[in-house]
Amino acid sequence: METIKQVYLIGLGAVGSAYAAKMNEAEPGLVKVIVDPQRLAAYRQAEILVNGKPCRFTFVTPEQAAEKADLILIAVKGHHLAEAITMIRPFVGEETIIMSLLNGITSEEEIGRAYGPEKLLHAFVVSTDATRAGRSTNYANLGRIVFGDKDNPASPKVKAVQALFDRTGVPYTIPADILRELWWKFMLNVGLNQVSAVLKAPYGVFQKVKEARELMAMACREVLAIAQRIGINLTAADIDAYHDLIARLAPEGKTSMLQDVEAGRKTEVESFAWTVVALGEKYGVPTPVNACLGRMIATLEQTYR
Ligand SMILES: NC(=O)C1=CN([C@@H]2O[C@H](COP(=O)(O)OP(=O)(O)OC[C@H]3O[C@@H](n4cnc5c(N)ncnc54)[C@H](OP(=O)(O)O)[C@@H]3O)[C@@H](O)[C@H]2O)C=CC1
Ligand SMILES: CC(C)(CO)C(=O)C(=O)O
Repeated sequence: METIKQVYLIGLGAVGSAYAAKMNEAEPGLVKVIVDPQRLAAYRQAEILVNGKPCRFTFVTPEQAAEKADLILIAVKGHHLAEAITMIRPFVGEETIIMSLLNGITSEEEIGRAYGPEKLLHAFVVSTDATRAGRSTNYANLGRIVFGDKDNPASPKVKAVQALFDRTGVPYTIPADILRELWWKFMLNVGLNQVSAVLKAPYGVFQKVKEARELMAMACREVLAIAQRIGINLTAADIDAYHDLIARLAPEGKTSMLQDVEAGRKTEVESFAWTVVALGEKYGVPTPVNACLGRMIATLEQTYR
């Protein structure tokens, strides 16, 4: 594919709306949003704001699909991925590239099972502080999309998406080893998001309290053991380096999982603790810390008021 012209997004939340608004600011109407009929009705009535600016998105239901996408960005939460995978089907053509912006390491596998791994670029978002209340998203830092082709860092798919991001001003990085980077983010989320959700701890607690950092590292070390078992190049130094990253975050800032718990929403615990536990069973690596965190978060989800 030479130039990406038809861009579709499913998941107009904190991450999706921030990046879609950025691209549409550069090329109005570029990103169209895939929705079901209920969301179509609700979104048409709502004022959609990104950093206070009204955004006029074009919405398309799967039934209305009139063309194949050059690129589909998926930015739903983990528990809505299966539905999103079904909904994008009419937009997927021979040349379509699919990128999942979800946290965790399993979304690409699921999408690959439905549409073939050759359609995929692996991706995730880092360093964003986007938060959403209703249909209003705000961020001070948009962050960047880290993406790549796991088999060929300079593949034509990578070049096509790079050109799109260059022309629309989307910040990005293309690492040499996208799978390592994906696992690096997964290990951070497994430690930081889950411990912050259980302790109701914003980043400041991890900056100040050694025991909170130790809890986080205990959860991360189980991911590290699995990664090393399957040949992903993570090391103990990666866990130590998370502390420098957290030191730079706003002390009052909160992980997306803590925000979910505080808002009484379903969390992405399946993408974190329960994925670690399942991989631990598969590869013979003990995962008692994640088994415990998984049960604590499941309990929180069932006791929301
Ligand atoms: N927020 C953050 O800071 C970060 C988040 N991430 C990851 O990005 C992913 C998305 O997170 P985030 O943006 O925060 O989540 P949000 O909950 O803000 O957004 C998800 C959006 O998906 C929409 N959606 C769900 N199901 C469907 C469907 N069937 N059809 C169309 N739209 C659908 C929801 O619509 P509706 O609102 O109408 O229900 C919602 O707007 C997660 O995996 C998260 O872990 C990664 C880095 C940072
Ligand atoms: C890295 C971190 C913790 C903040 O962006 C995140 O990915 C999240 O909150 O889900």
